[in-house]
Amino acid sequence: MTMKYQDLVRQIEKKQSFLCVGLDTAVEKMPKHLHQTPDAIFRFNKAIIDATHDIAVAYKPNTAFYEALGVAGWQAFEETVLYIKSKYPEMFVIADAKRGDIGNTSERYAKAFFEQLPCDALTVAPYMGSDSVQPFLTFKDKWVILLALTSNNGATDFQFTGEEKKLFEKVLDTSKNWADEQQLMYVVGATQAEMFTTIRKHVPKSFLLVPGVGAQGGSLSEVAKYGMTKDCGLLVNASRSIIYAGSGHDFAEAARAEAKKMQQEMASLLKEYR
Ligand SMILES: O=c1ccn([C@@H]2O[C@H](COP(=O)(O)O)[C@@H](O)[C@H]2O)c(=O)[nH]1
Repeated sequence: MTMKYQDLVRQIEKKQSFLCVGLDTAVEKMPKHLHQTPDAIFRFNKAIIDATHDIAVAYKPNTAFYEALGVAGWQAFEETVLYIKSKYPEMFVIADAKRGDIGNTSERYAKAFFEQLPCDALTVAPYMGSDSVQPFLTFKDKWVILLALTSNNGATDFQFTGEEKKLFEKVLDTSKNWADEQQLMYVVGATQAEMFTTIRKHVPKSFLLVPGVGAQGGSLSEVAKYGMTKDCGLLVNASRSIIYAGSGHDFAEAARAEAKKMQQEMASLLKEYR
């Protein structure tokens, strides 16, 4: 099942949620009883997915957590993506890999996530310019999520530089010529809540993938207040605060409880700001 803009809007409406659960799975942070199992990462992810699929609209496995484990890690990544798309095809799957290279190489990255695997979206670093992003955009029903204003402190080093326009504003304005809001989204950190009004001046309709609530301390209500559109336009990600909410045999129930808290807040924010 491909996920178009309106499909995403429908899922948000149906579930009253714009929650993206980040699957940043690390063996040492998992409950101890899973450590010795050969497919520990996939088993952990499966339990989290089964416990949250009805209250989240997206999953975002960050490839670094899987690549760090070599072949076995990548296998767990593949199994996770395939499990989500076969059991819960309505879920939006974002591979957070922050790719982007010369066109010839970007084309291969695109094939890895969009042909070999049924990911719906891929995060892409835009700093090598249009020909580095273009190959991802040739996949018709797939999404590109460009880094715009990231959640980390180092975002000030480059993204806030520039005279008339800051670098992140240039990314937003220039990339609008490459594709529209039906295929392009942007990463904007929740820790940058005061910048959402500015962001919306540049991309009034685009979906924003917003990491940085939970463990990084960003405010969900501020993000919604300044960033929400009539179609919601937000996918707010939380990784560690959800998947490591519990450390015992009931870790999946604990993750669900944490996700449910966020979903309930999201339901009231959708009423207030849309
Ligand atoms: O600006 C960015 C871009 C990406 N991320 C990623 O999102 C998650 C956040 O995890 P938490 O545990 O909820 O802090 C993680 O995969 C980051 O690599 C980001 O945080 N900020």
